[in-house]
Amino acid sequence: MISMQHISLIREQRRILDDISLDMSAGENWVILGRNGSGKTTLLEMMTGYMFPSSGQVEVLGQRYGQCDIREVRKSIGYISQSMVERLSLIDPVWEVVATGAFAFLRFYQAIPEDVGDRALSLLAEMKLDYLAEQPLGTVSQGERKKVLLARALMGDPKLLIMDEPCAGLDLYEREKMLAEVDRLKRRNVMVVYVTHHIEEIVPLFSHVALVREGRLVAAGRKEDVLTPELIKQTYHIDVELKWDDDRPWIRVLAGG
Ligand SMILES: Nc1ncnc2c1ncn2[C@@H]1O[C@H](COP(=O)(O)OP(=O)(O)OP(=O)(O)O)[C@@H](O)[C@H]1O
Repeated sequence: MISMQHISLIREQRRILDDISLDMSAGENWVILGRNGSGKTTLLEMMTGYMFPSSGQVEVLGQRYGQCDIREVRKSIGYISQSMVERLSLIDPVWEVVATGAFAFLRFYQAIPEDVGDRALSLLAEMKLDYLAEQPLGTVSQGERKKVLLARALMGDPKLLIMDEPCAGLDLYEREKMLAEVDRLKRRNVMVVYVTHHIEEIVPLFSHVALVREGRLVAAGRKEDVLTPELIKQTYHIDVELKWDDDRPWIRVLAGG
């Protein structure tokens, strides 16, 4: 579903991505981990076609970027990121914000078709957010807002859902609620690619992990093979111990690590 071959990106004489090759197949759900500035968001931007590599090839959902209409491919991609939040109108009611996801528009300037509105309401109800439907987006809590964005991304029935730190800024309770929604995505026919700073956010939905350091791939593969203290040390320069609990990894930094 996603194939990146020998991707490099050079900006202002800096090598931001360096010869990354990554294959993500149907049935897999991926987490990308790496320190600040290691290139995670840049990788996501390449998957969504908002950035192009200086060299290498990107193929998403069977379409090779550079040889296809990326706007068409994007109709099958849901993208949740901070920059997306900033582009939404805070005065629009939540149900409308969700509904606009059906057409990949930021706002509607005409009446929203009734069936689209109904679908938005039923997605909100599925996430137990129906009580927010009429509230302006700007008045809902951070945690609610993240779930609203998820509902919005699902409106277009994406084949690929890309999430950039969707739990950033959430308290423990809100984060677990959001993660429960993320884990529930396994009931849908969608591949998830998820960037986070927190290893404990790797809920059972996720099968694969890629570790990135300074624009290079440290490791990529099944989570049990990649989430090892050795590879985490290579990525973060920290000694850790890792425990699995119900198919979810928890990390402990070792003294002096
Ligand atoms: N358009 C650009 N021009 C120049 N440098 C850029 C550009 N886009 C990204 N960078 C640089 O590329 C590096 C990787 O950025 P990126 O946002 O992908 O990292 P990240 O791993 O997502 O970081 P974080 O975890 O802090 O969000 C950073 O050093 C950033 O400053």
